[in-house]
Amino acid sequence: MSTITIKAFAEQIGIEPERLVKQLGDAGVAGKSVEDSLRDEEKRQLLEFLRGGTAAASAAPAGRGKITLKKKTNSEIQQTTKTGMARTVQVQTKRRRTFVKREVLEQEEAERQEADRLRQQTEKAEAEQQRLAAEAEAEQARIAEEAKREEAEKAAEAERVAAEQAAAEAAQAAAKLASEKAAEAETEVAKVAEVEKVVEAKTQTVSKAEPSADEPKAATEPAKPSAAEPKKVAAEKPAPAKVEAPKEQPKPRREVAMPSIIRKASERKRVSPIIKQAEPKPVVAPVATENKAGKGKGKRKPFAGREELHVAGGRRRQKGGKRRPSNIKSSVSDQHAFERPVAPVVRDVQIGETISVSDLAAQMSIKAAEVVKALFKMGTMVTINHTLDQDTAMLVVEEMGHNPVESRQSDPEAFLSANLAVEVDESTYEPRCPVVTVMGHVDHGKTSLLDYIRKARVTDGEAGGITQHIGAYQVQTSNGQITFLDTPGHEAFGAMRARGAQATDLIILVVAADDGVKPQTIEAIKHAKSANVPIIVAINKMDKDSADPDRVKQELANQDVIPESWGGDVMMIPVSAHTGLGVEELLESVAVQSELLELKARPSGNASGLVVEARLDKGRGAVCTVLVQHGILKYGDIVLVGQETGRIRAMVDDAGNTIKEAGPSKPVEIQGMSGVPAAGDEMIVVDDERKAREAAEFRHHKDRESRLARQQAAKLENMFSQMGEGEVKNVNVLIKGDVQGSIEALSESLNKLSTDDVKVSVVHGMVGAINESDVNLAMASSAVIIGFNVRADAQARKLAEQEDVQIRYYSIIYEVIDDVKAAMEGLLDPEIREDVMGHVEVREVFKAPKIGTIAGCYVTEGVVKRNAHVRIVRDSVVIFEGTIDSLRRFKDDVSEVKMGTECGIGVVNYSDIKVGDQLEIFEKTEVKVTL
Ligand SMILES: Nc1nc2c(ncn2[C@@H]2O[C@H](COP(=O)(O)OP(=O)(O)OP(=O)(O)O)[C@@H](O)[C@H]2O)c(=O)[nH]1
Repeated sequence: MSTITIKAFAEQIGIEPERLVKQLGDAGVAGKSVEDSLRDEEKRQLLEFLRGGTAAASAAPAGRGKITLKKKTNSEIQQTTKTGMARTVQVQTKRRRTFVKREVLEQEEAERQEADRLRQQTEKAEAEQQRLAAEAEAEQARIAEEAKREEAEKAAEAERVAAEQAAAEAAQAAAKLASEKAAEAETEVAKVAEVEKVVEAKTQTVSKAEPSADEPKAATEPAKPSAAEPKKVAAEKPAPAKVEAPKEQPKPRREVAMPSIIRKASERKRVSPIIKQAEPKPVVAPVATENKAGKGKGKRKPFAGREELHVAGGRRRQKGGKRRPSNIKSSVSDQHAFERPVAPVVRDVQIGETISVSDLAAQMSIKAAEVVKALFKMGTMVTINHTLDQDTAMLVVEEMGHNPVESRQSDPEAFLSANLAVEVDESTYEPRCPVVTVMGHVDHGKTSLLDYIRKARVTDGEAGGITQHIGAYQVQTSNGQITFLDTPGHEAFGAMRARGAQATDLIILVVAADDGVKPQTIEAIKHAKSANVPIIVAINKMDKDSADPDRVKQELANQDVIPESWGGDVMMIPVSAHTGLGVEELLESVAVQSELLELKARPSGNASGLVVEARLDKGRGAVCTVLVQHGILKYGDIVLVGQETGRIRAMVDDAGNTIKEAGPSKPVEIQGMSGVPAAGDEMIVVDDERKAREAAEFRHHKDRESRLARQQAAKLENMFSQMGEGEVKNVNVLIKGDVQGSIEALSESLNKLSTDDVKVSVVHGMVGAINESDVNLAMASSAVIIGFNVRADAQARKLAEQEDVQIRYYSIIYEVIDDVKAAMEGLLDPEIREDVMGHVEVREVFKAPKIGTIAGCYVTEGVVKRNAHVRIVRDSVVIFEGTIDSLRRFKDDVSEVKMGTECGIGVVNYSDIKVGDQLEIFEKTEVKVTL
């Protein structure tokens, strides 16, 4: 029986406990307090009381919690019938209203919400369950998949093992066959021996039937086990054991067992002699005979026919060139067959600054024709051998779905440095002989001195004393060998230096004792100093009475070349090229000086060197004299010389002997170049002809670019404008003028322009036309050439144009000063630029009464235009400047005359034209200089 306190019950049913006590009292359960307990019957009593209580208020606490009110209303409706009689209708309206207790509603709402919450929770739980189930399913599938894959791998492994076993079996079969054959052969031999013995026995009429029958048995017996053994092993042992089996074979048979399906032909060749050796000598012949009989051909190897079957792949490989072993199919096993790729293969294609179409195709593993086609579609027509620039190559690679990788790897220069990497280790270098250049003023005796040395040293041992002129030669002295560069000293030296090459270790400066220091002597000193090459002075013509060596020394000292005897560092040796006086001492000095220089070179490996001179020979093509500087130059080497390549087809030394090799400091003349390189160009031997060609092309390209860059840098206006950016602090000027006085005045004025920030230095100043040597010097020292009332000769003009050395012509000193000053201050604008368009030679002069003087001319260069500006140059000096008045060809007035044709030229206000005058035709344009 359950009891509950009134208070608790009141709480349960949601009314005040006091009210409940009162109600209980009303129901007959009296004397109860709030804390008293309530029994079940008391509860029932209360319930009954409440039910039987007020009819209207049926709101028992445990009931439905609602009250329904019913209401009846009676009313009458007055109506008129059809017949017109009045009628009254009684109407009763019943209304019922239900009031529901608020707590009940709230409870219901709470229940509903609870139910909703529960439902949502249930739904969530279900979803989670489903997700977990799905995951579990996926995991299961993955595991299953993995298991499947593993199974497949196992199967593949098993197949592989099976294949190997098959191969081993095949090999064993071969071994067995070989041994069978060997056995057969031996049997055969035995039979032959038997027959022979029988015959012998018969002829000797001695009854030896017994031993002759036994002997073959003995001979065949050792062979039998070798034939039977592998057979037995193959039959009895399970597959893996068979792989081991060949080890148990005797040596020759193991050699046979080894060839797998990919055995090389060379290996096969190796096998046969071993077998031949292993077998008793007489066996060979019968086997060969048997083979001949059995196969009808191939009398060579006992099992050559069978072996072919196994090495089919190897054969194909030989034929097809570089086929990878994985592509080789064998008749024994097909398990290693080619598998078609399932997705497109995207390759990384390394592209250097240039790449050939064929290389590009090779890297993408496609045919070159495909690349050509793709390029064609992109609007570029190329051939397989074409070299593409990096940008184009990148585009085409992308177009073809591969991944272009910009790389320096295929940069030909990078390749070349890799090619030369061997020479880095200088500790392996060995001493080499010095390379000497002889320089000096005209007629001071350079040739005579060299001739004396050469005759005395070289031609002595040669029949007739004929030496080949190759621009350089070696002489043997008591102090070792010396290599002389026998080129027109200044030009060659200048040209080499202008290219950054340094062939010479020493300069012998020849100064005539009777003539002293002259312009070219000074030029040579400047060259030597700027190249930092030591000088040895040979004071020549000492046999002459007028010889004055002290004067020479004094003059040299004025040029900052101080003799040792005066406390300086320059050796000065008095010599005579005629008498040979002092020549020995001179050579000794060379030896001493070169010892101080510690000249060393790499004694082996690919050669590198310099071009001393080069020319185009009608019969022999490009011929060049190179000075080997490192390594050994060999006949047949592939060389890269400047922008030319080739294979050495002929090599001769200075004595005209054909040689096969040349080491360091040796001058040789080589043939085989694709073109004529320039003096001073570097020569290197490369291993790969194609790479050499690529590098040559690359250099050509680079050269063009750097020329363009130089064009900008070497101009006076740019030089000064760069100065503003703090790049140029030195402005070098080379002056050539008509008289010494103006050169001195100009040099002095220009030197005075130097400030703390900018130094103007005159690198060279001399009287005379601007020549090639000046251009080279200007190139080497990044100088601007100023021609003061003088002009450049044709070669110099050509070289200056080629190398973009700026030549500016002036005739008034203060204009030069003004230009340089203005440029220094950054005010060099606008500039009137003169573009020379042609050169004309005056060959005849006519005087026409009405027209004036007409020069009959020949256009040697460029064109002549009517109304163009003209300068009249006589003996390299400008004598007049004006404009062209008339231009005629035969009797017609023309507007233009081209190179190689004759014409008549009249100059405005000038009639003193003479035969031999040069006319420089030019245009003036105003150029705004941007700084
Ligand atoms: N007396 C004398 N005459 C010499 C000597 N050396 C050279 N000569 C003469 O000087 C002249 C010029 O000599 P070269 O050897 O041609 O002078 P170079 O410097 O080679 O001249 P270029 O090739 O024109 O630059 C010749 O007539 C020689 O005979 C010498 O030691 N003594």
